[in-house]
Amino acid sequence: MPTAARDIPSPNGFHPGDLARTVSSSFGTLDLSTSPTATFHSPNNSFGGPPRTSAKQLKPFATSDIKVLLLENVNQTGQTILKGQGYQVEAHKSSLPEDQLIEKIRDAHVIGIRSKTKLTANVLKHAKNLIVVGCFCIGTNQVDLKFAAENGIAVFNSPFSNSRSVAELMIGEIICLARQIGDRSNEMHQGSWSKVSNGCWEVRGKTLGIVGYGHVGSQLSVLAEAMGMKVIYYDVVNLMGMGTAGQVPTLEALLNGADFVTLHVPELPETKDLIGEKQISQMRNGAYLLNASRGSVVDIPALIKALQAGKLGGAALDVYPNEPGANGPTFNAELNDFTEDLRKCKNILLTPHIGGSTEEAQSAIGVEVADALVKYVNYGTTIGAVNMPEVSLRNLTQDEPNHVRVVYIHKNVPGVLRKVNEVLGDHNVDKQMTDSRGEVAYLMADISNVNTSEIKNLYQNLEDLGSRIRTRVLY
Ligand SMILES: NC(=O)c1ccc[n+]([C@@H]2O[C@H](COP(=O)([O-])OP(=O)(O)OC[C@H]3O[C@@H](n4cnc5c(N)ncnc54)[C@H](O)[C@@H]3O)[C@@H](O)[C@H]2O)c1
Ligand SMILES: O=C(O)[C@H](O)COP(=O)(O)O
Repeated sequence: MPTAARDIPSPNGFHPGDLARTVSSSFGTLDLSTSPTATFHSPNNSFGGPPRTSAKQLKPFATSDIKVLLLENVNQTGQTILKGQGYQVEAHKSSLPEDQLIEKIRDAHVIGIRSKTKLTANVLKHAKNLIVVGCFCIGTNQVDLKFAAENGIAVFNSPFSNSRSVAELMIGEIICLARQIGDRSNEMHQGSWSKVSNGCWEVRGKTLGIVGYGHVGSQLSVLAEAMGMKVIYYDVVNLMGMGTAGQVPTLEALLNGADFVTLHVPELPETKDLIGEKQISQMRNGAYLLNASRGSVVDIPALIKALQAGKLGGAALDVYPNEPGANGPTFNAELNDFTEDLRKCKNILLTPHIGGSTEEAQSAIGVEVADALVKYVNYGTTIGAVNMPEVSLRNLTQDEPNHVRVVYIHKNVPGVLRKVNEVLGDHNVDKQMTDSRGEVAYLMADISNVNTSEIKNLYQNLEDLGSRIRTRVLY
C-alpha cells in the first residue's frame, strides 16, 4: 500500500525548507535555476560541465522551486514523497522518445526513470538544471554514468528492492519450462486437449546453474535449494555460496553441469552476447536457458537456432535487445525481425520485462529512491550514489544560526582542497568531508557565522576555481 508523504528523517528532525522561507540564518539550498543564456560547456571546465549559476540569482532554498520529471510510471510511494516535499512533480506513465525527452529534461532539476529511458550524453547535455537522476530500478546501464558524474549529476538506484521478485519469477519459470506449462496452456486456450508426460520433469534433484551470483542470483539459490535442486554458480568475483551451493571456476563448467541456466549479470561490454552459439553448444542436451538480466546478454538468433534444432528443451526471456518504451501493440516492430521466429519456438516463455514488477518491489523502490533524491536535493548527501563518492555530514540544527553548507563537486586534481579552504578560510569551518571517485571529487563543508551578504562572494569565488564542476551553496 502506498505510504503517506513524510519528512526525510534527519538526526534532529530539522528540515531545511521549513526555515529557509522565513529567516536568512536558516539552512536551505541554492536557487538552482540558471540564466537562460547560460551555456552547457563552460570555458574553464574541460569536462564540459554544467552551466554556472550567476551569483546574482542565489536565493534561499524553496522546495517549490524544484522541478521533478518522473517517467515510466514511477510508483505512487515515490511520487508522494517528492510531492510531500513541495517539489513540482510532473509524472508520465511511459518513457519518452529522445526528442521529447530533450525538451522535457531542459528545466528539470531531478529526473526519475526506470530501465527504458536512455539518459545518454546527448540527452544529458541539454539538461541545464539537472542535479540528480533517480533510477527507480536496479540497472543503471541506461544512464551515461561517467558523463553524469563529470557534469555534477549524481545518480541513485535501488540496489536490491526487486531482487526477490525476480528470483520468484525464475522459480515459477523453471517449473513452467520443466512441465511445458506455457505450451499446454496455449493449447487449451486454442481449444486443444493434449495430455503428455514425454519431456516433462520434476525439478527435484536437477542442477540449477546461476550466472551472476549477486542480489538476484543468491536469492534464487536459496529458493531453488528449498525445492530440492542442486545449485552451482559462476561469477567473476569469488563469493560464498548460500546453503550448499558451490561456485564453479568457469562459465564452461557451469554450462556443462547444469540442467537449467539462469542469467543475472549486469549489462557491460564483457556481458554482451555472453551466451552465444559456442556457449549454447556447451550446455547439456535438453537443458533450459532463462534470461532476466538484460537483452544484450543472449545472442537471440543463436538461441532460436538451438531451440529449433532441439538442442535446448526450452527457454524463458524477460528482457530483449530492444524493448518498447510503452505498453501496447508495438511488440513486433520493437523487438526486431527475429521476434516472429522466437514466438514460433516450442516451450519458450516470453514476458515483457516484468521481473521486478510486483507491488512489493515497486512500492519499496519508490520509497528508497525518492528518499535518496530528497536527501541529495535538500542536504547534498550522496550516500548510495552509483557514480559519485559517498559523502554525508550531520544535518544542521535550528540552534546553529548563520550556517551555510557548501557542496563543491570538482575535478580530482592536486591542489583543489587548498584553494577551496582558502575561500572558506574567512569563516569557521565546523565540519568538512571530502572523497573522490575516479576523476570526480565531492566536498561538503558546513561553515558558520556567514552573513547572507557574504554568500554571493563565497559562491562566486568557488565557481571561479578552475577545478569546479558544480557548486551548491545551501543556506
Ligand atoms: N528482469 C528484471 O526485471 C530485472 C530486475 C532486476 C535486475 N535485473 C538485471 O539483473 C542484473 C543483476 O541484478 P543483481 O541485483 O543480482 O545485480 P548484482 O550487481 O547484485 O549482481 C550481479 C553479479 O554479476 C556478477 N558479474 C558481473 N559480470 C559478470 C560476468 N561477466 N560473468 C559472471 N558474473 C558477472 C557480479 O560480480 C555480481 O555478483 C541487473 O544488473 C539488471 O540488469 C533485471
Ligand atoms: O533494472 C531493473 O531493476 C529491472 O530491469 C527492472 O526494470 P523496470 O523497473 O524498468 O521494470
